[in-house]
Amino acid sequence: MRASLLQIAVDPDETADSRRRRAASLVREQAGSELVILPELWPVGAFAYQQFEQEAEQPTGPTFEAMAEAAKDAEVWLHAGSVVEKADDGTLYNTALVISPTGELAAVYRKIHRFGFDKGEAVMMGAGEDLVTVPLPGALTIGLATCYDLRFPELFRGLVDAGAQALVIPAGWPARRREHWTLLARARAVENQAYVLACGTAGTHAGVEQAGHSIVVDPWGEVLAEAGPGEEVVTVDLDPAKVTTTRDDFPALKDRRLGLPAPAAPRL
Ligand SMILES: O=C(O)CCC(=O)C(=O)O
Repeated sequence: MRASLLQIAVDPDETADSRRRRAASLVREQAGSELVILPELWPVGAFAYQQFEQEAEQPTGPTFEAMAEAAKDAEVWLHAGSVVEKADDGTLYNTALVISPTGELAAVYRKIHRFGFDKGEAVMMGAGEDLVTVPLPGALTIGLATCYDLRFPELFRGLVDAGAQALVIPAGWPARRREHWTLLARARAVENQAYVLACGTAGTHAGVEQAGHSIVVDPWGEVLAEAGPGEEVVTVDLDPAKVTTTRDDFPALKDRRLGLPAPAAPRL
């Protein structure tokens, strides 16, 4: 199964429309891959909070329309990264879109862990509540997470329990915490015995330099490919059988001890 990660640059001197056109032609160039992945909030920029309201769209808005045509032309499954979604009640969400090779909206995932502590996304957006997996016919079942979610291992365990074999993580990860990005991507792969495909952005927007360094890790924790800091396409071949063989040969997931009692109160 061939997968391509499109580490697109997000800079303030390009409009969202122009970036959508550029992303669409990059997607079309990936004909022959089965899965193509874009990063988090690439139309607007993950840190361009001032533009969130103005660039908010429906899940079937301009980003979906452009990406659905491109996915259809290239005949690929497209994880189109995420967009600022405006729900019917006006709430904004950081929402990832998965599009089928026939151009249908196959799944949406609203980011569960919002980044920013007491500002930005954390105060401007609603939190998703639902774990989402998508079985790609004849290939792997992907589990969806976005950027800051990478820091929360329990989310990934939930995805694995729901059948995920590959964890797809679009991001707009800042350069100053790049070491965390690489370390956590490998940790999530090793502990879940799953492929990790983590696609970040390049460029600098809202003063935040992006890490790039999109990474693909196999279920044993080996790094199969890693981008540099600039705009780049990373293409890898994944072996769906490797998830099963890794889990069978080293069955650590079967040794989980769930439901242990809470620690007893300390005696004073
Ligand atoms: O956790 C981090 O260091 C970065 C998270 C982030 O930038 C995001 O979720 O948008």
